[in-house]
Amino acid sequence: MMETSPRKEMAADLLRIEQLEVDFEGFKAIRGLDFSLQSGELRFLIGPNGAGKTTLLDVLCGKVKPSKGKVRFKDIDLSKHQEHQIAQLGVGRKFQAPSIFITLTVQENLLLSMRQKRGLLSSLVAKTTPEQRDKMKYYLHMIGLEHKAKDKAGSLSHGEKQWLEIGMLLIQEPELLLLDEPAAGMTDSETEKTGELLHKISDQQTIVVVEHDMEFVRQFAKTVTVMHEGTVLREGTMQDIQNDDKVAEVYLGRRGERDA
Ligand SMILES: Nc1ncnc2c1ncn2[C@@H]1O[C@H](COP(=O)(O)OP(=O)(O)OP(=O)(O)O)[C@@H](O)[C@H]1O
Repeated sequence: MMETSPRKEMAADLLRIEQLEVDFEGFKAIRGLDFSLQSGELRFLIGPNGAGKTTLLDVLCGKVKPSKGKVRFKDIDLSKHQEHQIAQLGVGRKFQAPSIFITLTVQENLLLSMRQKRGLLSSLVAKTTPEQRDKMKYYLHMIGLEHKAKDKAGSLSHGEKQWLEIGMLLIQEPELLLLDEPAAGMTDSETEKTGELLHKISDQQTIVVVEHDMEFVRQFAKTVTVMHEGTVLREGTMQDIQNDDKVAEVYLGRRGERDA
């Protein structure tokens, strides 16, 4: 076994889930799941269809309430909070359905997201402070859309729209970012850029990515958690996971990945 450094041992978990259970009218989508994350991690969550990955993200953002177990984010019990409160506590979730305003520019979309507490109109007409301008520039650069700042969001490619959405989440500066298949439907070069973006983000924020594209996971994952039937089957580096027979049996093998 690898020795953990003293610094790592001392680092408190950003997220700690113990014996989580989610019950959908008698069907346990999550059963006895333990999971923890430290600040600054980029964690990929994989597993066969129905393993409970989306349900886990739903619990983390407060969309689904657990029937049992503990969910602690920075030592706050998330099960006692509503979805909007959890967002304010610093958990940002990107859903697959787009939530950008296509008739507004890239910049305006970011601005709206930054000034979320105001109404739509007052957000757009309010004067931008130098700090806000700097923040906007910073995130525009991060998502690689500086040159499209004044373009209508509706004119962006699929990949660019996804990055804009990620930017809209980032500009709210959540501590934990939850992404569901961020590279789905992207071209190869967009997929590559998305992987690089995830690494850039993880310099400052903690990210959990649910992903089906194994090539993407192989290329960009640091630590992978494999879920199966509502619980964690294995956790480790992609290499550990790829060499694990049980994982191959329930997941990789099923898709013929090992023979590829
Ligand atoms: N609202 C619900 N009511 C009843 N069953 C549900 C509900 N949501 C999810 N399930 C079931 O819970 C199980 C876990 O679903 P979940 O979507 O979390 O899996 P997943 O790992 O994200 O799968 P996929 O990779 O296919 O997206 C599945 O069997 C699913 O049918």
